[in-house]
Amino acid sequence: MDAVLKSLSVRAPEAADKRSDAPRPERVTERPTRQEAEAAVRTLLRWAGDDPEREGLLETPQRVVKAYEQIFGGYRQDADAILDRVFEEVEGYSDIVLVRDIAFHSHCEHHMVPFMGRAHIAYYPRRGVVGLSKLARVVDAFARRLQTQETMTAQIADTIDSVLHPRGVAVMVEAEHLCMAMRGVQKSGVSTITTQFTGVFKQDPNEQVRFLTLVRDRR
Ligand SMILES: Nc1nc2c(ncn2[C@@H]2O[C@H](COP(=O)(O)OP(=O)(O)OP(=O)(O)O)[C@@H](O)[C@H]2O)c(=O)[nH]1
Ligand SMILES: [Zn+2]
Repeated sequence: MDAVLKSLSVRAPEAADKRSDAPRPERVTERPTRQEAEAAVRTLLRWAGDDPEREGLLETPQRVVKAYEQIFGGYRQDADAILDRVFEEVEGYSDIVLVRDIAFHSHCEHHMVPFMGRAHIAYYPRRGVVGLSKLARVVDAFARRLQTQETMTAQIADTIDSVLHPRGVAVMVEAEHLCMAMRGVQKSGVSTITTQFTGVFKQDPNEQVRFLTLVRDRR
């Protein structure tokens, strides 16, 4: 455990950043037509050195554009709205709620190459709880956009914090970036860990330790 904590370098409250005060970037530009998007894919196929007119590639532009609708579907989602519904009948439960190992797939905004991994989310409810699946939906709403791991981590924490106003939110994301594995520096198996804390998790390093212990405890 000590080694884990050391490697994660649990931050003192004063060292924690102020991302949650920053405006949330929700930049959606005017979309090209489907035909324009498919033409762009044909251009990239030619750039890769292939022939978009050969039989195996004829329907590829349509497939790619359809796939983009799914893997970049987060731009069409309102992450705040996902957390609309709060269950208040929980007998006053107000201790930690931790949902860990939420698998996600995203794409880095630098190379548009996938990065994938797991997110762990904890919060201390103030007034009721949200459906557990909704936390996983918030992860997907941000993962299905062009991202950096840091931005995605901050956006998840910020959304839960600003919609639910809990006593604190902790988010940890662990991921492997294929842009580091299959191109460029070509290092496989490298994992990047990011964390973002608000409220009691930001103020109290013991709460960060509790969160990290629960994330790592596999008994
Ligand atoms: N901080 C951060 N960096 C990322 C993330 N995803 C990819 N990167 C990095 O983004 C950087 C882009 O660096 P550049 O020098 O502009 O681009 P590049 O020449 O393709 O860099 P190399 O990957 O080193 O070949 C690389 O170092 C990537 O590893 C991320 O989620 N967070
Ligand atoms: Zn990249």
